[in-house]
Amino acid sequence: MTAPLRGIYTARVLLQQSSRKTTFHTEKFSKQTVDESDPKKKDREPKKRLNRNSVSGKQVAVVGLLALGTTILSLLYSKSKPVEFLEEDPTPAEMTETAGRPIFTPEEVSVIFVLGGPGAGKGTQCDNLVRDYHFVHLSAGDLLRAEQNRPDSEYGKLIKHYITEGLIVPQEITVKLLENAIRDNFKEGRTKFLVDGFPRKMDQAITFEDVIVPSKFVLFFDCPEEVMEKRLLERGKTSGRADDNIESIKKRFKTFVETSMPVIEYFEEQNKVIKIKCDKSVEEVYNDVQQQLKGKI
Ligand SMILES: Nc1ncnc2c1ncn2[C@@H]1O[C@H](COP(=O)(O)OP(=O)(O)OP(=O)(O)O)[C@@H](O)[C@H]1O
Ligand SMILES: O=c1ccn([C@@H]2O[C@H](COP(=O)(O)O)[C@@H](O)[C@H]2O)c(=O)[nH]1
Repeated sequence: MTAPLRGIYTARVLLQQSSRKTTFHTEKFSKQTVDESDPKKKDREPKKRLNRNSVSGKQVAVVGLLALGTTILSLLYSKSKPVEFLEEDPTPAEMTETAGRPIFTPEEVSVIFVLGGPGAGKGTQCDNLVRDYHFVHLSAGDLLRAEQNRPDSEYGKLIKHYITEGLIVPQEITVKLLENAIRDNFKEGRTKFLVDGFPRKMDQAITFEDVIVPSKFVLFFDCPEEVMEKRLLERGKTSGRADDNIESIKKRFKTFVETSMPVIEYFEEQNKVIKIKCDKSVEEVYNDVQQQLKGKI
C-alpha cells in the first residue's frame, strides 16, 4: 500500500473502531482469510462502512492527526518493493492479469514442476536437464533466498523466518518472484522452464496455473526420509544454508508430508505426475529421468 493510502486507510479503520477477520470462498480458491479492512473492498462499499453523521468534530480532528502522522511515518520508512502487488494485499483472484486468463498459454511457455522432499536431488537433476535440454532452471528456494538477501527487501526477515522454520512463505511473494523471472526470460526468447521446489502448497499450485500458465507435467523425485536426511546433513557442511541443520530438516520433512504431498496427489489425480525413485546414484537417477521424459520434452 502506498504511504498516503495507508494514512487514509488507518483513519478509516479508526472510525470503524473494529477490525475483524472474515473467511470467504471464491470460485477457484477453496478458502481464504482476509482482513475486512482491505481498502479495495472498503472502496467498493464506502457508505456502509463510514457513517460521517455519527462522528463528532473532535473525533475527526484526532483521526485526521493520526492519519497525517501515519502517512509521514510511512513515507519515511517506505522501502523499494519489487514484489509490487503485495502493496495492496490483493486476493489471489486479483492477481490475474488478463480477465481471468493466465498470462501465458502452454504453447507460449512450457513449465515442468519439479517436486520431491528436501534433499531428494531436485536441483542436481535440474542441472543435468539444463545442460542437455536447455531448460531455464527456476528454483523457488533460490529466488526466495535472493530476495531475502537483497538489501532493500521488505520481505527479507519474513522469508528468513519461514525458511528456518521449514514453513512455506506466503504465496504472493513466491508466485510474484516466479512471474518476474518467467517474464524476464520470455522477453529474451526462453520458453522452457523447470520450476524446482514449487508448488509446495495447494494455494500456490492453483494460483500459479490460474495466473501464470498451466503446467505441462510434474517430475516427482521420490526418496526415503533417511536418505534425504543424510544428504542434507552432508550438504550442510558446506552449503551455508540456514535450514541444512537437523532441527530445520525435521521441520521441512513435516511440512513436506503435511503440506506438499497433497499437491503431488492433486496432480496425480490429473495424471500429470512422472515419479522417479531417487535413492540411487546421480547417474542412475538421471538415466531414469531421461527414459521417462523421452518424447515428452
Ligand atoms: N542421487 C544422489 N545420490 C547421492 N547424493 C545426491 C544425489 N542427488 C543429490 N545428491 C546430493 O544431495 C544433496 C541434495 O541434493 P539437491 O540439492 O539436488 O537436493 P534438492 O532436492 O534440490 O534439495 P532442496 O530441496 O533442499 O534444495 C546435494 O549435496 C547433492 O549433491
Ligand atoms: O515455493 C516455495 C519454495 C520454497 N520455500 C521455502 O524455501 C525453503 C527452501 O527451499 P528449497 O527448495 O529446499 O531450496 C523451503 O523449506 C521453504 O521454507 C517456500 O516457502 N515456498
